[in-house]
Amino acid sequence: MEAATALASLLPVSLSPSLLFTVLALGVAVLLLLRPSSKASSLQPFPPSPRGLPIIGHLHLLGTLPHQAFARLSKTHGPLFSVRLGAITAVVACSSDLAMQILQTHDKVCAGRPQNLSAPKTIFGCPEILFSPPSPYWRLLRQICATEFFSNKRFEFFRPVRNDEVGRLMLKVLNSAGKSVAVRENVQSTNNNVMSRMVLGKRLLDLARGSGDSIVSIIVEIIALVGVFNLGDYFPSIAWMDLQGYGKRSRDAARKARIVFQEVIDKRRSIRSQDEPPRDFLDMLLISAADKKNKEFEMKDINLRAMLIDMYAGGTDTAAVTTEWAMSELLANPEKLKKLVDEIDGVVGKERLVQEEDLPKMPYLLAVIMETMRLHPVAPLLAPHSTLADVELGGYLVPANTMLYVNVWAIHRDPEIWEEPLEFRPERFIEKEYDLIGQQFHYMPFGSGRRFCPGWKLGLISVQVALSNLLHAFEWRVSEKPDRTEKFGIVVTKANPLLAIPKPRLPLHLYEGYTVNAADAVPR
Ligand code: HEM
Repeated sequence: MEAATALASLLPVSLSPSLLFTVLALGVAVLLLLRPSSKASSLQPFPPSPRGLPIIGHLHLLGTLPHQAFARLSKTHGPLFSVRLGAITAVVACSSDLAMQILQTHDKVCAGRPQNLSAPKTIFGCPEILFSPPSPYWRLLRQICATEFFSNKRFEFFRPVRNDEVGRLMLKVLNSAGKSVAVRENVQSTNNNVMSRMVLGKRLLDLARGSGDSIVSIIVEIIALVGVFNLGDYFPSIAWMDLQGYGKRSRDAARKARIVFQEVIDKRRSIRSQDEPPRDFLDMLLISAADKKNKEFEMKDINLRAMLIDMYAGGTDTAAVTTEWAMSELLANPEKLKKLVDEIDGVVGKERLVQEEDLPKMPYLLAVIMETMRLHPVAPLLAPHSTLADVELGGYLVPANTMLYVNVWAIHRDPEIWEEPLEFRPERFIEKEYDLIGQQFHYMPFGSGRRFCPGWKLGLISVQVALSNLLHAFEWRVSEKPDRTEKFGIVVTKANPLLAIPKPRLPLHLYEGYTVNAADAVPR
C-alpha cells in the first residue's frame, strides 16, 4: 500500500492510494499485454523507451503535464521514443523531422485515431470527425464541413453574426468596467453564441427554454470527459469496474445530449420546408442526409447529433483559450501590447470599433496570435493519432495500432528552430514567413495533413476579432504579471484564469451603437 501511495502522488490524475492499490492488484493479468507483439517488430528495433514499472509502465513519468514530461524525456531518449501507458503502447515524436514523417510522408498510415478511448464511443455512439479512423464516411463528413460550413460563402454569410456577438461582448465588458473580468469565460460565451447561431440558427438563450443552458453544460462535460485520464482505457481488464466513475458520467452525458439534440432536430424537421435554402449547419446536415448521392452512407439522427456535438465542441474552447493566452502574454509584455494597440488605432481610429474587414491590415495582430499559438498550442500533442499498419519512423519500426503523439509543444520551443524560444516575440513571424497550415512542420498549431483542423479559419478569425476589439475598446489592468502555468486536458488551458480590469478608451456611444447596427444585419 505504501508503494501505491508513492505512485499515486506521481500519476497525472489524482488517484487515491486505495484506488491505485486496486489497480496494481488487479492489473497483473494485464502484464501479458504489455509488450508490443508485432511479428515485424522483432525484425527491426522498436523506438527506445525509458525504464518502466510493472503494470503501470511509464504512467508515473507523465506528471500532470504529459507534453512537458515528453519534452524532457526526449532529451535523454532522443526525438522518437516509446512509452507504455498501462496496457497501451504509445510512440512520441518530438522533432519537426519526425512530425513531417508522421503527418506527411506516412500521413495515410499514421492518420488513425486510438480506439481504446471509451468516452467518445459512449458519447457519440457512432463515427464522427474527431475520433473516427479515416474511412469514406469520415471523408464525407469532412467534405460536408469544408464545402457547406467552412466555405468562403458560408464564412461571409455568418460575418454579421460574428460582428454582432463581439459587439455584445464589448457591451458586457463595458458593464463590468472597473471590476475584475474573467477574460476566457466571457470570450467563451461569445464563441458559444457564434457557434450556436452558425449551427442551430439561434443564440443559446433563444433556443427552446432550457436547451441553451443544457447544450453549454453538456458540451462542457463532453470536452472534460474526452480529455480525462480514464484508467479503464489503459487497463482494459478492469474497465468494467469504472473506478473513477467516468463510464457513468459518459453515459449520462450521452443520454442528455441525445435528448437535447434530438429535440432540436425533430423541431427543425417539423418546420423546415424541403425547398428552403439552408441557413445553418443543421439545415445543411438535413439536406446531406436526404441527398441520394450520399445513400451509401446513410446519415441517421445519431450521426447528425454527433456532428452537432463535434462543431460545438471544436468551436467553444479553442479560440477562447488562445485569446486568453494572447492577452496574458501581452499584459506581461507591455511594449508588445503598446505596439499592437498602436497598430489597431492606426487602422481603425478611435471613432468606431474593429470590424472583420480591418483584420488583413493588421499584420502585427496576426503575428501576436501566431506567437501565442507557438508558445501555447491548445492541443500540444495534437489529438492522438494511431498507426493503421506497421510503419518505419526515424529508422524504427512502429507496429500497427500504436498510439502516436506529435509533441507540437516541444517542436514549437525547439532551440534548433527558434531563437530564444521562451521569449514572447511576435516579430519573428514578421521577419520570417510561416504558414498556419503546417506545411513546414516547425509550426503546427492546427496540425497538418489529413487530420488538419477543418475549423482553423473560423478559430483564427474568432481570436483576431475578440482580441483586437478587447484591446482597442479597453485599457486593461492586472494586479500581478500573468503567469504561464498550464492545465492539461483535451485543450490545455491557463491554470490560473486571467482576471483583468477594463477601462473604456473609446467614446461610450460606440459600444451600444455597434451592437444595434450589427444586429440589424443578422441573417436570422
Ligand atoms: C484557435 C482555434 C483552433 C485550434 C488551435 C484548433 C486546433 C486543432 C488541432 C491541433 C486539431 C488536431 C489535429 C490532429 O489531430 O492532427 C484539431 C482538429 C479538429 N478541429 Fe480544430 N482547432 C481550432 C478551432 C476549431 C473550430 C472552430 C472547429 C469547428 C467549429 C474545429 C473543429 C475541429 C475538428 C472537427 C477536428 C478533428 C479533425 C479530424 O480528426 O479529422 N476546430 N483542431
